[in-house]
Amino acid sequence: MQLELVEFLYTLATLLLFYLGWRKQNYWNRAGIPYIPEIPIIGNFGTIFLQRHSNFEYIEHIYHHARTRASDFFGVNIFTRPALVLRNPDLIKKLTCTDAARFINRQMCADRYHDTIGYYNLLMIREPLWKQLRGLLSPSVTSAKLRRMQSLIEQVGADMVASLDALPTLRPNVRETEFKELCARFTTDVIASTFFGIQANCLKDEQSEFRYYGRKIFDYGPVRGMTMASFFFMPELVPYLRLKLFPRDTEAFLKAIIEQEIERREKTGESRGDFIDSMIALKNNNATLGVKEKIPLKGDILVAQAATFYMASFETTSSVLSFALYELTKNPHVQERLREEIRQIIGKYGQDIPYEAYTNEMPYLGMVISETARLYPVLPFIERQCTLPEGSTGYKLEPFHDYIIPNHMPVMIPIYAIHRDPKYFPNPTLFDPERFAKENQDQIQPCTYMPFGVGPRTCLGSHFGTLQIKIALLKLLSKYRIDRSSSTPEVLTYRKNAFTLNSNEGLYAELYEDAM
Ligand code: HEM
Repeated sequence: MQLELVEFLYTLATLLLFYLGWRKQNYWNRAGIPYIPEIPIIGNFGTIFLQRHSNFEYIEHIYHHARTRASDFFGVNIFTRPALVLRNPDLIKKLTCTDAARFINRQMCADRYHDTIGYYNLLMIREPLWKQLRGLLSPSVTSAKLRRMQSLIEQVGADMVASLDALPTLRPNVRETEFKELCARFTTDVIASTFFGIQANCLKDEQSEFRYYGRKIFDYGPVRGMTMASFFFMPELVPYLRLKLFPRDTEAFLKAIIEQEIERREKTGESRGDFIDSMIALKNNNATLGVKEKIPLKGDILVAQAATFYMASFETTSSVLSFALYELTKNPHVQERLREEIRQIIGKYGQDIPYEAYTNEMPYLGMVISETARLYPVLPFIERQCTLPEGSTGYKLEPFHDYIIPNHMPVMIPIYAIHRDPKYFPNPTLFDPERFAKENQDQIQPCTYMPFGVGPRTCLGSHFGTLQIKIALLKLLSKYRIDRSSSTPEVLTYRKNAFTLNSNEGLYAELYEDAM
């Protein structure tokens, strides 16, 4: 009898869930908006959540779906919650730039009460705290600050080349390396040195703690993969499941490192003008967040800023750098032209290359990086949440459509698919830096190229990331010519369990000593 009751309740609950799921899916039907039909309850993204597809490939699939490809935007369901995917660049501009105030928050969110470090940081924080925090952190990445970091990045670049020099030779003056790991070690050493004043030694020491804990943030096993997916797809469950943005041991490591460095500088009075100094200044100036609440910027909230810069910095930059090296391996004519530009700069300045030469005098280097970031954007999509003032009934999409976006609806911008749409970038899978030549730039429509995001919530570290990539490419290519090895993959497939773009294949190449 008891068993029958359980079975009955189970069936009832399942039917109820399916009914609710069907109603949500029917939402788009009722609203007259093109949508991608999916399994009730699970919605459209279950396949990503369960790691059956790479989220990049899936986003591209729904973007080009027969039901949606002619529309300015379309509906999907994130589990049972309806969300909007924008296709039209003018519409993207309207929401993320013109009316940015209504779409400044992200949908993803950490747990405010159990995950201070995951919540009180620029990636996750919501208005009105976001604007204040962005204002407090922006001075850490001004061009004056980058100028001061340049020599530190160049030192890490020299360490990277030294680590290649130390590899065993396959033939005289020929070595082989794998770029993903090399670049991750480079960018981790850079962030540790420039922001925290710490020698992480990832390039010198295979067992470096910084690399070990950094890898844990982005190395997704099934549990970590689902945890990260939950921040995007099920933010309301995050507090109940007590999920944390950083793995616990990584958080403890970063907390210890950052607190020790702050304490050491406070004791010794040492000042390097870097990020840690800025954090100490915020604390000493009694900086606070919030209008009514006044949350002091100290303790874990300071650690949160440093930890997030670490997280947002190294994997993104290393991803673009390693794909650039991969494309240079496959496109010798592009590599030769780039090496020629570098040869001329070294001929002019020797090893003391001024900051301005990186920003103004190497146009082809910039074009190669821009094209890499188009073809291999770090994120599949960026997202916002519609956040309206109290009493507002919704956000009107006029003149595009008479649909009204309800408050709190997530809005997704599929940058990977837009970057590879032949309508905006003809022959999109071709690696062609000429697209970004000065004379071609006016052919790029606004809001079709968004590797660093778009609008006021765009990436805070774009110039810092780009400078690192420029220095790394210059250092490496001024010593080595790179070429295919027997292990260089011809075609890349993407990891299903990673949120940032990451290939299943190792990016191998042979390095030919050919110093300038
Ligand atoms: C090539 C390297 C990089 C790429 C491709 C990249 C890409 C992105 C993207 C796509 C976003 C989301 C923007 C949006 O939602 O509109 C973002 C946000 C962010 N990035 Fe980067 N990033 C890179 C390097 C860095 C570096 C080096 C740092 C730190 C120093 C950094 C710090 C941040 C922060 C703090 C945010 C959140 C900004 C906010 O919400 O106000 N990024 N990045």
